Amino acid sequence: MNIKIAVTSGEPAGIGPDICLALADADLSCRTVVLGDKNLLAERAAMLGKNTVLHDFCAGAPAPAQGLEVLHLPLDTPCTAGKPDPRNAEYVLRLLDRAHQGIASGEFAGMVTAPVHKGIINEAGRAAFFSGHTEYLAEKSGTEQVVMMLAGGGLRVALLTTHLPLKDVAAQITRERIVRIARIVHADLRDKFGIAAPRILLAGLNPHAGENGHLGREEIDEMLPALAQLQGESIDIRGPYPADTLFQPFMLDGADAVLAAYHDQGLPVLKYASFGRGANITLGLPFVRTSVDHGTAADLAGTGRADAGSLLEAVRVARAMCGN
Ligand SMILES: NC(=O)C1=CN([C@@H]2O[C@H](COP(=O)(O)OP(=O)(O)OC[C@H]3O[C@@H](n4cnc5c(N)ncnc54)[C@H](O)[C@@H]3O)[C@@H](O)[C@H]2O)C=CC1
Ligand SMILES: NCC(=O)COP(=O)(O)O
Repeated sequence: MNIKIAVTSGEPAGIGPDICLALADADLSCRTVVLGDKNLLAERAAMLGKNTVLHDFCAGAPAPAQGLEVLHLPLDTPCTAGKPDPRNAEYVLRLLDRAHQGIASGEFAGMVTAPVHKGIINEAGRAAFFSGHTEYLAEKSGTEQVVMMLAGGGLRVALLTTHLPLKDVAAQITRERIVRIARIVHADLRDKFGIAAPRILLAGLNPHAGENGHLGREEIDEMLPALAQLQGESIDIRGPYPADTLFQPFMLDGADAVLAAYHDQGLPVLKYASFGRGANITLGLPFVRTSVDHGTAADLAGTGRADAGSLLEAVRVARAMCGN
């Protein structure tokens, strides 16, 4: 119970507050502290017919025997379940900033994030484009390169590129980027997941991994030289494999992670295998951050139909990573 994890409750009009309430009933072998508006959580508990006791978090005090610890940060404007409001975008970011600050000061060992609505945060007119927690926390912590990896259903899928338009993906598949990202995946699988000699499989970008250059040259010009360089560093990475057959048990046997070229090449497979039970992990950060495998699901906020399974899994993974 010594490991203390900050859980940001995310978009207030989405299912973040609902699933955070489920932490009160879960045995996760760590202390979870929910960051969010305490009145919002109380209101959402009432909507769900839960009588969860909410305690104000006090860093120096022992964890309460029951209920949910809340680090209260007030909403900027009242919230209606199911109706995200850009006027609460700064609140959403404050939750992340406070969790990050708590990690920097040693108050928390790591953070788990409930989903945010990227569109709403951008609509609120932040000066810089907000493309996700992954990129926001990288910038906040001054980390040049991070990697998004989702894990679930016995599969780990890391991504070479994350939140960018599909038309811009190919230009990002460079030898340098593949080397940088594969090194991070290798190091974090070894150090944070305790896998002594991780094996990584690289998916091709093009159909049939480029068909010997007839369907695209990224495999030949960028991927093969990157693999040779990485193998020269004793990193066990193989490929590039055609993505359409890579996610088969006979291909995945003995592999620890797949490195997919882009978001919708890797994540649909992962989500098909384990939606609602997987976790999203940011590799390469100087601290532990995990998240859910789903979005804000505003349609379900306050209905009692949101499944908290992925949040609980994200906490379990964060706890294990903090332990490592
Ligand atoms: N970690 C994060 O902050 C993430 C945020 N998002 C954001 O979420 C917003 C909505 O994205 P969508 O593509 O609509 O995906 P979504 O995951 O919110 O919803 C897709 C479908 O799955 C259902 N669903 C999602 N989570 C569920 C749960 N826990 N239990 C039961 N059903 C669930 C929803 O009701 C909906 O029918 C977007 O703005 C996106 O950027 C998306 C993924 C991750
Ligand atoms: N599809 C995963 C996703 O959108 C999560 O992004 P992030 O907010 O964790 O960066």
